[in-house]
Amino acid sequence: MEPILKDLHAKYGPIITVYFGRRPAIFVASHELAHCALVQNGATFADRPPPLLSSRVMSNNQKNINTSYYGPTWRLFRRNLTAEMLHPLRGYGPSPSHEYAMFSVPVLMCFGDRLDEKAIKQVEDCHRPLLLNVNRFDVLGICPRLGKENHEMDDKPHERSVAYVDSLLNLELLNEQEIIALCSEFLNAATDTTSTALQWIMANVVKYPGIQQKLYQEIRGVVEAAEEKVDEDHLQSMPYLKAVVLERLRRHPPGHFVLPHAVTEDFELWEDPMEFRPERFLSNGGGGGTGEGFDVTGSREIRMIPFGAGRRMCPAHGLALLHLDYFLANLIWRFHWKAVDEVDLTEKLEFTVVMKNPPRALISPR
Ligand code: HEM
Repeated sequence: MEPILKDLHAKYGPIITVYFGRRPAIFVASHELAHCALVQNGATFADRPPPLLSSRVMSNNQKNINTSYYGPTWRLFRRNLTAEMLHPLRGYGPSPSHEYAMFSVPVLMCFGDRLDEKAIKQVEDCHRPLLLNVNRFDVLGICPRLGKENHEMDDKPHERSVAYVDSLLNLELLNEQEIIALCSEFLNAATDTTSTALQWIMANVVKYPGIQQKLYQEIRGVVEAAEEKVDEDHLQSMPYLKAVVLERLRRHPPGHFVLPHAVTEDFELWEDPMEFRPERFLSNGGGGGTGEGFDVTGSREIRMIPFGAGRRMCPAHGLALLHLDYFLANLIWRFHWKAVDEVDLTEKLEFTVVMKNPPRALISPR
């Protein structure tokens, strides 16, 4: 759809209606209109359309967060997930064995003496390995979808997944199918998005050595030289690191669309849009005006929405950013990264926007 929509956008402007069978899909491609819909009129735009058959099966008949209608089921499931994510992340750093997995992004890192044929094969075979590097010292592969069953792993990183499953059991209104649907959503929503984001970040880091150097300098200014790892607390004093993560989300967002939204009632983005009616910009003037406080500078508007916006905004945006900051900081603190070939930043659309040619990097311990 994307190339077609781009053409239509160039021809007709930022609101495009396309019919899928008898169902209209309205695409909004403007910061102002997205803000007006998702934020200013959030409650009206918070519903989801009836799911397609495949999605109905996957979600166990809409018994998960992203497909459920805007109502009590959605609220219960979403609150539960949000509550689980408030647990601190401490202890999720690189473990001495250098193997670790976050609940959302199973990761395998093998170093030196732990390197064996089996481990290399696992990295190569896994679905789109995030990074694969072989040099004198190390193999480093960060693989989405590499589970405990494939490799011996520390139990600690699994605590969060276990906590989430426990929390679902505690809801006490779920049968096994419902728990499976929620766990599967949790893994699907979290895995590709976060691992792809990290891949793009590291690609830019190896492509632009100046950025890597600046990151390392910043980390050195915050972390004691003898420290093995960067802690979650350190991240608060690293504005450049956070800027690198945000810039990647701006330049190559994991998705070019948010999930489909449905309206709970008919809605016009401007009341009588073709009429010349200055009153709409006065308080209580109707049609979306906000009186003398109307924001024409763009400062209160949406600038980018990699996580969506409003009531259906990704409930894990804080956690996802924390994971990305945390991984980036530790990967830079421990290793120097160097491109093997020219890094190609061409995009390819899969479930998320992935790199058409995943980069290869040489790493060496600092
Ligand atoms: C870089 C990482 C991530 C990105 C870019 C991302 C992005 C998004 C986007 C664009 C949406 C749709 C918002 C909308 O419909 O308007 C969404 C929804 C969602 N995301 Fe994420 N996400 C990320 C990580 C995660 C993680 C780690 C989890 C789980 C722990 C997660 C769970 C969800 C769920 C459950 C929804 C559905 C929310 C609802 O319908 O109320 N996401 N995400």
